[in-house]
Amino acid sequence: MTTLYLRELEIAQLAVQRAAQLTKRVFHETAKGTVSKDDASPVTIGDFGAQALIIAALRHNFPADAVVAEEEAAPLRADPALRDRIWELVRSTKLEDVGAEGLLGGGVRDVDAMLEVIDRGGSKGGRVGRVWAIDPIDGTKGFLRGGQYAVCLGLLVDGDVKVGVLGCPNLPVDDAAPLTADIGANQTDDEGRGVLFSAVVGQGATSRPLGPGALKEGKKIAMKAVTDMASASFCESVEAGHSNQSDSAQIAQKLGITKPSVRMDSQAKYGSIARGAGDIYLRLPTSKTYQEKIWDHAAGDLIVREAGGQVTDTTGARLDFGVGRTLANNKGVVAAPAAVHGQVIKAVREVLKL
Ligand SMILES: Nc1ncnc2c1ncn2[C@@H]1O[C@H](COP(=O)(O)O)[C@@H](OP(=O)(O)O)[C@H]1O
Ligand SMILES: [Mg+2]
Ligand SMILES: [Mg+2]
Ligand SMILES: [Mg+2]
Repeated sequence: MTTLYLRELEIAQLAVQRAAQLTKRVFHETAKGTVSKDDASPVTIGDFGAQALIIAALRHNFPADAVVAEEEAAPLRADPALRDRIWELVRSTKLEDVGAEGLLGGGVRDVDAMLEVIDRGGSKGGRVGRVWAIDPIDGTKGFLRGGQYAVCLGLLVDGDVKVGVLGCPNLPVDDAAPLTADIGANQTDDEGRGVLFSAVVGQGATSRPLGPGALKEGKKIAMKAVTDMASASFCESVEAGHSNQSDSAQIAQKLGITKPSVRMDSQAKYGSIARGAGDIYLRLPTSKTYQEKIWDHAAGDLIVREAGGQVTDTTGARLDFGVGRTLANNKGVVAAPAAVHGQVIKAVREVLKL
């Protein structure tokens, strides 16, 4: 029982660790090679490079598995200078531990193979079989702003998340470090920063330092019990366009939450509440049409549930990862310690009139 998904977990952790080494290099560059996508959201050389390295590792180890990843190589095919900058990063990012690098299959052969591997993330997903969900940089806006971001990898089997790994280079290593108001801004990945959250279904959730050395055993993490709403706070997106802030203020009032929300980018929110540094993750729809993406939630969903939390949409339904690249059956996200999740959902439904 304990060996279930052990190999998937090890490869996922190393793949995320290696990809985060690449994103950290880009984080420290002023010119991040930002391109604007069709939906006007940004993508950087870090996103493309990290996606290439992760898919290469998965293809080496699990060639039959499908991959749903956020980015595609089209902008690089149209811009050779951008493509070459990314290739330089991909070519030169390796794990220090030679054995670990070997487990990942040692990177990408050449520039054409890099484009090809980036485009291997185009699976439609769905309810059947093994599907990896990749967000090479979640929180790209935070990454550009100097805030939080996460490298995210989840394994779905028949639509259920079985393995989840989140690399958060700018979060404190210390699980007990309180979430200060400035956690979303002016972050670094200096000494004492960089954490890797992991979970395997039925086996709990862990955290460990992200690198750069070989990965050590993780420590079990658990959510913090909310015994008094007056001392709790919401963890929410920095982006007002990603989560409705006026609805959240009304929900807070209903629940008796008086502390301001902790705002941070990316799935670092899931990791933060899973280890008890934060309390409740709220993501309230800002439009009737937006569909959440599976790569924005797969790893975090499992990590929080394995740490003693419940993760649902705003109606209280579990997130359904089996309907394609988006969470088409769900609206918004509410993640909270199991004991108070029902109470939070009740307030959410009243305010959103669901
Ligand atoms: N209108 C919208 N509502 C909710 N989420 C949105 C959104 N537009 C974009 N996003 C998603 O929000 C993610 C960031 O999450 P957060 O707001 O919690 O930091 C983005 O991931 P990327 O940064 O990987 O593109 C993007 O997929
Ligand atoms: Mg994006
Ligand atoms: Mg994302
Ligand atoms: Mg992304």
